[in-house]
Amino acid sequence: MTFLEVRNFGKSFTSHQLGSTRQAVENINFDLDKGQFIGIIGKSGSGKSTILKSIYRTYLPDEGSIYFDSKRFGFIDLFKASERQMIYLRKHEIGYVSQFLNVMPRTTARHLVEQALMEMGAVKETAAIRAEQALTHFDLDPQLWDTFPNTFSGGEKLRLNIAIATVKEPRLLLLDEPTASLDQQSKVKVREVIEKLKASGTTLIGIFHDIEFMENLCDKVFDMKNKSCELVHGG
Ligand SMILES: Nc1ncnc2c1ncn2[C@@H]1O[C@H](COP(=O)(O)OP(=O)(O)OP(=O)(O)O)[C@@H](O)[C@H]1O
Repeated sequence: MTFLEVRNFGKSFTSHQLGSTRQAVENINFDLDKGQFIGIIGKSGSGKSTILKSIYRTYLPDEGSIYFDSKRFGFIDLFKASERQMIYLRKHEIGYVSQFLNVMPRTTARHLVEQALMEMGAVKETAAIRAEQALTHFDLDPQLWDTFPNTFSGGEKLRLNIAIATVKEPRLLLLDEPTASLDQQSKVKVREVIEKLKASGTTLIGIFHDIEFMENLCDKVFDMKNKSCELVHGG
């Protein structure tokens, strides 16, 4: 059964400064089965992030629908979901990782990961153990665990971001260039976690500029240029 259905999706932005509206993306269609990984490729400004942000409802979409097979709400059109439903889905079912850290201020790295685990129902002791495992896996220096991440380097923020999103083992994970500022070794770690999540049934949508990184991971590639989806062999 289809897990995610993007139908005739479009989004435009209005500039109050210019007093005009610009169509950022239009007529996007693709499907995903549970456990599949789709990579989105296309030139800068073609609307890749806009698609992900609209699925996560950071942006309010204005055309089409995105049906998501939610454990809690059944097959739900994310564009019509209430704000309350979206808050639940972001907490429990849909994860989003970007290059930017957007977390509660004055909260330590350790606490952020623990909190993510407790939101998923882990008790404090289990959350504490699993948080340390995740921070270790993503090579975050233990000296940083009890500090606030606002002063972390770009790569450190990103690794923490990935740790927070992946410990929750979301049903759908949106990856908006999660390897952008990572070195080769960290990319390998991200890859390992993506493979693990995929094997456990997580459905993923990812934007990567590093096409090589994407190649053997994806089942499908959606090309913004011709708005077509192709199956990838060996994904
Ligand atoms: N919040 C916003 N307000 C106004 N315009 C926006 C907004 N977000 C995106 N856009 C515009 O929508 C278009 C698509 O942007 P988007 O970030 O989705 O592209 P992208 O393909 O992800 O680009 P890149 O690869 O450079 O990250 C761009 O022209 C961008 O300027």
